[in-house]
Amino acid sequence: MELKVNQLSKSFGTLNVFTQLNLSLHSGQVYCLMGSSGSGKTTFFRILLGLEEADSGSMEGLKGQRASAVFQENRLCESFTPVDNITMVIPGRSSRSRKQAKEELLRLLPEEALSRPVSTLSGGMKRRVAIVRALSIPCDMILMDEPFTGLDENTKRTVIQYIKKKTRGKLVIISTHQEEDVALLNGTLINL
Ligand SMILES: Nc1ncnc2c1ncn2[C@@H]1O[C@H](COP(=O)(O)OP(=O)(O)OP(=O)(O)O)[C@@H](O)[C@H]1O
Repeated sequence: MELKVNQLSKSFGTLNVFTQLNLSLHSGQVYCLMGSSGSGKTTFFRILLGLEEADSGSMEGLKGQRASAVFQENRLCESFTPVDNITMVIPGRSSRSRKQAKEELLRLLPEEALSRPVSTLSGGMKRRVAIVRALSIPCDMILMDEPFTGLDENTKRTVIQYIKKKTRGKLVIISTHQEEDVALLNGTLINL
């Protein structure tokens, strides 16, 4: 897919979050969205997902394309296990879905963590469940809002390898405050 953002502007009252933003984004690329706190990264994601409306400008290329997201908050079902959280988003929900959910989770989490309620997991473990969930949903575009929050350096590198493997050929936009993530993701920097 090709996503074109044309002259996009968004304000909240007197606060101009971004003005006349222009971007041309392509499948198969990872884009790293950087900008100071409050520069509008989450707002941009929300507009792409249709959760917020821009004041002016347009976007081309979204029609018929499926999106998946890691939000800034994990938005997991806390009383369910990681396996249940993933199984419920795998289309078809057959007995194979459960096995598949477990296999995916095991790439990023220890086995003992998979069958207890998400509410009992550490912050970094919950983050990894949210990432696995977003990557388990069939989609064309993946948006990740600061996905590496709460992850130590080694875990982050493992997660980045997993993201790269699972998003091949898709349009990926990841917001981050760490400049090193751009190189680790072989990403293209977008400064907001
Ligand atoms: N619904 C809203 N009403 C009023 N102001 C809002 C609303 N949503 C966001 N803002 C403001 O818009 C600005 C951009 O917020 P946003 O969350 O998009 O920034 P961000 O770049 O994602 O920040 P961070 O790096 O801290 O996550 C902020 O000043 C925020 O307070």
